[in-house]
Amino acid sequence: MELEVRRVRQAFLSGRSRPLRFRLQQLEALRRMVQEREKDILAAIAADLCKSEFNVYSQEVLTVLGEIDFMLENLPEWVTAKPVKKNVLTMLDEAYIQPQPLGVVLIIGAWNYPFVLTIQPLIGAIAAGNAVIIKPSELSENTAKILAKLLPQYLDQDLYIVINGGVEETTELLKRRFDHIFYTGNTAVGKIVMEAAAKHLTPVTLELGGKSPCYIDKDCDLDIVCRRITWGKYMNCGQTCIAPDYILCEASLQNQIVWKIKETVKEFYGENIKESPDYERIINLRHFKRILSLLEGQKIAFGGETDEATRYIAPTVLTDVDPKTKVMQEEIFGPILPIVPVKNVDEAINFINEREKPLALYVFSHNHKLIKRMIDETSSGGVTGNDVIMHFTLNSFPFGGVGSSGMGAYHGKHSFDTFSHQRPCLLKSLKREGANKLRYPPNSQSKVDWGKFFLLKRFNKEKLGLLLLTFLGIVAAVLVKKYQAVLRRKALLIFLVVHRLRWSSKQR
Ligand SMILES: NC(=O)c1ccc[n+]([C@@H]2O[C@H](COP(=O)([O-])OP(=O)(O)OC[C@H]3O[C@@H](n4cnc5c(N)ncnc54)[C@H](O)[C@@H]3O)[C@@H](O)[C@H]2O)c1
Ligand SMILES: CCCCCCCCCCCCCCCC=O
Repeated sequence: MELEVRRVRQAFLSGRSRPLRFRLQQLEALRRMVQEREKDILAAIAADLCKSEFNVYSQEVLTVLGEIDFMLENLPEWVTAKPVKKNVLTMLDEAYIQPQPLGVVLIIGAWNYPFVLTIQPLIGAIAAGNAVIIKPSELSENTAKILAKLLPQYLDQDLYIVINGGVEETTELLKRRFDHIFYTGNTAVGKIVMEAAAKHLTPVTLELGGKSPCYIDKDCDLDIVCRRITWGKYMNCGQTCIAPDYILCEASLQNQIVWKIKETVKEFYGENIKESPDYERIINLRHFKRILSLLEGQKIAFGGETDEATRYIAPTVLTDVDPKTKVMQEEIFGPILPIVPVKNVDEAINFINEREKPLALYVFSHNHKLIKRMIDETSSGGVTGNDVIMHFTLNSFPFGGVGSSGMGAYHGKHSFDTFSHQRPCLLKSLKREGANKLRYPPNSQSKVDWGKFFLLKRFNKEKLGLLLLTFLGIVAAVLVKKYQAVLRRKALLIFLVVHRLRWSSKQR
């Protein structure tokens, strides 16, 4: 592992990941990989999550291709240095911000969307000119294998490498020094990653989880609301970081919501959900058992059927859930949807604010003011009003958490910024030394006053008069310089005329 990390570092130090042309080539090669090896990629992800290839394509591949296209289109503009505003002391200098790669980046992927959650950060890291070590999740082992096989066939083999393995390998990897670590996964491991990174003062992006609430106001169209929630909650069998984790609503809405979600489940997955190609399975037995344990002591309004052999858990709704029970203490990350009755929106806001900051927040209402209020008075990684999940799809948005749901963000330009150092560059001339006298010792009250005047734009009358004089002096000097040639010609003419007159008078 030491050797592999060193190889990537050497490749970065060669400088070849930096030119724009190279970055564009690598991104195009990545796009080619996705297009040419689509079948292999779809099959691997489908096998890991018992997912239909249509769903793999629309939930993972589409996003990756969209992100590559977006980068290719915008990268030439993003990599260019941006001039900045100057102050009086730097007025005649060149001042700009140059985005530069950070160096060697470690990307630790998650298993629930094992392709997009690994490749989307990779796209950003390549776009910013870095070298990358990718550590896919060992739980989605087919995807991990296909990434290790395909990436070296399309990308620079020393700059971008895949290291596969489990906790042991990740722990080993985390002992090395990186220039950035990008981790997606649970909050507990997020803390381990951050602790390891702190030893080298390595900056981290932590894409974590949490319990994303969903508030349903009574002023809304419940049919549409429940269809949207059903889609986002049961997609990928509830194993989505931004899935609505639980519903908050007035008690009077509960039964209608249960009924409408039940009807939508039938509409989406048919009478026999187990047979539906659109309904996935839980990733492993550990998670299966963990999710089942959340059902203990709960009132199951519908669903609740399970099958350990295939790790099937039916779409399930729980009603009148006590916030103190286990299902409300940890992120569910499975197809169980608790409804917690609240009196009104004030109670919903308090409920959300008393808990850890979630990765996403959803609010449904016809009342735009209520949605705005919910946004203003709570905090979460992202928000979607009157829908779920969809803010993930907009690459002009930064995607990431806040508080215990994560730090930092990515997608589109935000990925480029995450993996870049914004380097301020000030280029001065070795001339005009006179102007620097102000900052050189010995210091004096007069110099401080001039400093105040120039930098803080604070002045007294005396200084203003002096400045006016200086200004007039400068104007005069500029005019003299500008008309120097004319003045010189005029002087010569006068000299010649006078000379000529004196000569003529002498002759006479
Ligand atoms: N914010 C996001 O974009 C996002 C996306 C997907 C998942 N998540 C969150 O991830 C969680 C689900 O994933 P999970 O908990 O099963 O992740 P996980 O256990 O698969 O962990 C992810 C990665 O961390 C590594 N890892 C695990 N234990 C480790 C240890 N002790 N030391 C070092 N490395 C270790 C694994 O090898 C893996 O690569 C949920 O909380 C979910 O919300 C967040
Ligand atoms: C064919 C229709 C296209 C519909 C696009 C819908 C995209 C949903 C993307 C969901 C991805 C969620 C990733 C969440 C990451 C955290 O786990």
